[in-house]
Amino acid sequence: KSHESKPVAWGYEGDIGPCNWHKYFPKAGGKRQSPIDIDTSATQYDGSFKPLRIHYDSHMCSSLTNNGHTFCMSVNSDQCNLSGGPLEDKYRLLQFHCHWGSDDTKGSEHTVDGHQYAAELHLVHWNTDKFKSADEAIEKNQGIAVLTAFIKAGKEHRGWNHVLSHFKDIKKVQGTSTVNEDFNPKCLLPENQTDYWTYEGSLTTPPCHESVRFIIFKEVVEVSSEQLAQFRSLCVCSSRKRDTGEDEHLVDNFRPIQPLNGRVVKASFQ
Ligand SMILES: CCCCCOc1ccc(S(N)(=O)=O)cc1
Ligand SMILES: [Zn+2]
Repeated sequence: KSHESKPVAWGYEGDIGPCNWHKYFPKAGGKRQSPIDIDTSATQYDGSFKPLRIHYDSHMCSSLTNNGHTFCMSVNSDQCNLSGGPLEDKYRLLQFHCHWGSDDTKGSEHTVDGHQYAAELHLVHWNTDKFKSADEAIEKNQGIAVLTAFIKAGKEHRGWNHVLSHFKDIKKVQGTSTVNEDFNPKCLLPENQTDYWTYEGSLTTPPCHESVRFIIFKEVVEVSSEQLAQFRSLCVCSSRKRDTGEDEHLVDNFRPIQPLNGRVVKASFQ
């Protein structure tokens, strides 16, 4: 009888925080970890990239969950595909989620010349040419491609309201809400989809598999401060109460930047 190992608790602060992840998740101490700082003076222009091809349909029914680490919109459409750019294969959208801070001055995982943004959107895709399932691809080199957009406080973003309107249903951990309306996650990306940085890294949360090609758009997306505050309305654990009896809110769910270890960040633009 195979005894499934008990899931190990991890988080973003204290003993279970990022500095100790490697004790139970050894890959967290690897040589190609994410996130990283993008030093724009050291990026290398690569003129060989073909145009990025992002084809999402909006008739995908999906479900929104609070997994205790972020909100996750899982997508089950075989029509949401990504290819081109630095990618050799075709990738299918699996889910998208974000990382954010406790205020508008921090929250993104990657930084640009040391600047941290208020939040960061990750659209997670798996390689359907090389692997038979996302579970297989998630731990293999070239298995995962993550489209990434930085988010800053500014004008309201109407597209995000289609996601935020479901947050009241997922305030508590393991809350789930089904999203059926016509929503195309492409609306969450910046207008300019030709200028991006790309490098090879890892999942930014345990088990930190070194399977990810990051594609990070240069143009920053604006959402309002009120919309950012709605990200922070999610609760971490329904059971765990602060001594004030208040629920603990899910904030600062970003991993610190990791050593580049000689990796070169490529740029699609000069
Ligand atoms: C073996 C099960 C793995 C489940 C976790 O999957 C992940 C974790 C992190 C990312 S992220 N922040 O790097 O986009 C994407 C997907
Ligand atoms: Zn992420």
